[in-house]
Amino acid sequence: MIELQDIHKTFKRKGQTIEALKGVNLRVEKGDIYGVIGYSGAGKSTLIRMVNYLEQPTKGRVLVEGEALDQFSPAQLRKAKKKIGMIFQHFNLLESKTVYDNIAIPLVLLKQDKKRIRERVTELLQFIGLSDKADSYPKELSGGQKQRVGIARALASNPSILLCDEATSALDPQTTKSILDLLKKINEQYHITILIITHEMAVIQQICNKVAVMEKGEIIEQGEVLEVFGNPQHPTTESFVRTVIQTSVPDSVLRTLRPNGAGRLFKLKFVGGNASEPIVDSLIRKYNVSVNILFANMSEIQSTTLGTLILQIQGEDKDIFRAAEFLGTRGVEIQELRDFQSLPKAGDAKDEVKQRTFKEAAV
Ligand SMILES: Nc1ncnc2c1ncn2[C@@H]1O[C@H](COP(=O)(O)OP(=O)(O)OP(=O)(O)O)[C@@H](O)[C@H]1O
Repeated sequence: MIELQDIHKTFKRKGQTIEALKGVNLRVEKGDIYGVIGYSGAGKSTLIRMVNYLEQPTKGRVLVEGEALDQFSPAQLRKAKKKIGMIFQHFNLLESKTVYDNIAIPLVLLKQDKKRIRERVTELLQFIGLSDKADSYPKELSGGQKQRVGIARALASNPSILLCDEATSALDPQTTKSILDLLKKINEQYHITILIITHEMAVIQQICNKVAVMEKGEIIEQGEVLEVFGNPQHPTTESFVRTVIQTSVPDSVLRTLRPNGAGRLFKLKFVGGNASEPIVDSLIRKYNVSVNILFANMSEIQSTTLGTLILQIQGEDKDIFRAAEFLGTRGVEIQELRDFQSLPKAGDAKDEVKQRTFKEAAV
């Protein structure tokens, strides 16, 4: 659907060369809501602007629906761009035009007749829930309403792709949620593929099925959202994940712990169905161990539960390891933490853990 192949982009400014993109490869499939996240200056805007050719790559290729944009004549490019709508952080509405006229702009440019324009704009106003604002001007609207108008304008020419450039960054959390819900509806109802750039992991968590993490012009990690959130590989990805999922033990809990050398510490990670199984209960009943839950957190991503649990298991080592082995058979990812000091704390780059073959230890 959208393919970026080895994209490089260099800007020259005041005798300086800025490498905004350094060999980016990205593949967005039809129906994806693909999120690209990164800190300021990572190259996100430059990347998204490549897709509708607002920027051209210094090197590399952009393919949209299998066709390379650099092979197109200007007329073909104009036609290809019709398939791509875009929304912006600051909405980019024309202040001197009404809501109705703003939404109609792409259709007027396509020289559609007035009746067709009226039908389409009326339909879109209904879809975004602003039928009563048709004659209002942008300055009379809230930020969320302005973004709804921006979305309707982007959808006017029936695109198959919607690009979102920090579309919710200027909005409060509640309005952000309603705009993200609207984007999800657009994806599901109109089968529009969505590419979002953002610096907020909550946006990715709420609606994306895939994510790429950018840093200094490169994609440092990418994949299914559930996979990346559940098992981040790069420290930058991990710090983004930690903005929405708490996998660390709060200081208030750490302060109350009384390390006495008894028992062992384990960090458990659950994904999906096994999150609802009463495994701690089974553990106590099946094995001769006692269990102290030090920390628990559940998050929902892509309608799937992702859980983190830190347990102190006490008993004889052989029973503890049998219990740990049992957890492994329940589809729970389990790691032994060396001691209380190595409990993951907020700000740690990576949990310091000791891997163990529980099967061997349990014998
Ligand atoms: N037109 C331009 N001329 C010169 N340098 C540019 C231009 N556009 C972007 N850059 C530089 O390229 C790098 C990447 O910028 P880009 O805007 O793509 O990052 P970003 O991740 O979108 O950041 P932000 O979230 O702050 O917008 C930055 O160093 C930026 O200064």
